Amino acid sequence: MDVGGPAEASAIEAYGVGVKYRRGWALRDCSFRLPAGRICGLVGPNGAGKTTLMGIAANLLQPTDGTLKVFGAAPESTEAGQRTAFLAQEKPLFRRFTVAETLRMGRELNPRWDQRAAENVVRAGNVPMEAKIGTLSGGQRTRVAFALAFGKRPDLLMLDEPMSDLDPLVRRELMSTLMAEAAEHGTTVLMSSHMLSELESICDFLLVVSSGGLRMAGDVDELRSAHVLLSGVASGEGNSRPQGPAQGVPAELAGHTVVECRTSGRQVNALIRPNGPVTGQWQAVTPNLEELLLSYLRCPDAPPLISPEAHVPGQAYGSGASNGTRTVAA
Ligand SMILES: Nc1ncnc2c1ncn2[C@@H]1O[C@H](COP(=O)(O)OP(=O)(O)OP(=O)(O)O)[C@@H](O)[C@H]1O
Repeated sequence: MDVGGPAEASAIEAYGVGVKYRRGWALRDCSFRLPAGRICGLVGPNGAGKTTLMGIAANLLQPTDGTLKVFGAAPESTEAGQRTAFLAQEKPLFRRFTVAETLRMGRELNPRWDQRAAENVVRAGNVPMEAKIGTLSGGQRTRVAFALAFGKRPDLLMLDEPMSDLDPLVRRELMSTLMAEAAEHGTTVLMSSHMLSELESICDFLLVVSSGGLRMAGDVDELRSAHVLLSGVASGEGNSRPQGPAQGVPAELAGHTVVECRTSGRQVNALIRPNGPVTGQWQAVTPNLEELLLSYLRCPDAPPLISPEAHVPGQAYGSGASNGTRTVAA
């Protein structure tokens, strides 16, 4: 069931989603919305819960708490299954099948199968159709797995660190195929990646997770422009809070949400979310995506920022205005 027109529809809605493994919680209380048609980067340190989150949407595991919907439907429904493709890190393929047999299997399993799209991906890499999967290189196998995912013609394509074994040229070529396909068909893409600089040119939406919690979510431009990167010399009038984790934050920045503050003597470099005009002699710029992400990854205790576009109804989203500042001495 689709909700509303394409602009308003949600590809994913998560309500208080939590997953507990035997070792503990891998995801905790995640509530967000990914609007349909967006290219979303899913970012977080190793073990943050990215694969777990995609696994729920792909119906590979059930949440312990909360619910998640894919285009308004439960992930286990036939409809959600047909509209979703998931390219996992390990890319399970039958080693004894040929490439052609692998694509034939895709065609038989998927009513929306697009043979031409799948074959184009394989042919662009000169992978022989009659070659057995077990004889292909790791990168060639990744290409076949991509072909299967594209051939399924999904409305939601989830990619879990999909390109780590590809050479830079192939990576670039497959990424541009992905972008062209997504633009032509309005596909929503959710892609986990540690390649922060690459995400800048691809993504228009962002989900950041850390230690199982959602740290940031929303439109990339909106999130970037909610922050200011400051550098300058502190006035030396003392710290806003002499004790605790905010120690070292200059007095001028009191009242703003300080995501990260690096000090070296009186030289200060800080990423803040301004809550009004910033006083003091600062060089101020809007951070690029990589700078923004690096600050949040370095400072997982920074107050979360979930933009209204990423809100789901009935969930509380704090303003995150002034608590949880963190200082890192350079
Ligand atoms: N099947 C499992 N059984 C027990 N614990 C698990 C299982 N799968 C994941 N975990 C744990 O859940 C947490 C989140 O793992 P997950 O694979 O979702 O992280 P990730 O963000 O995808 O990490 P990476 O960037 O390293 O791929 C980790 O602490 C991991 O050890």
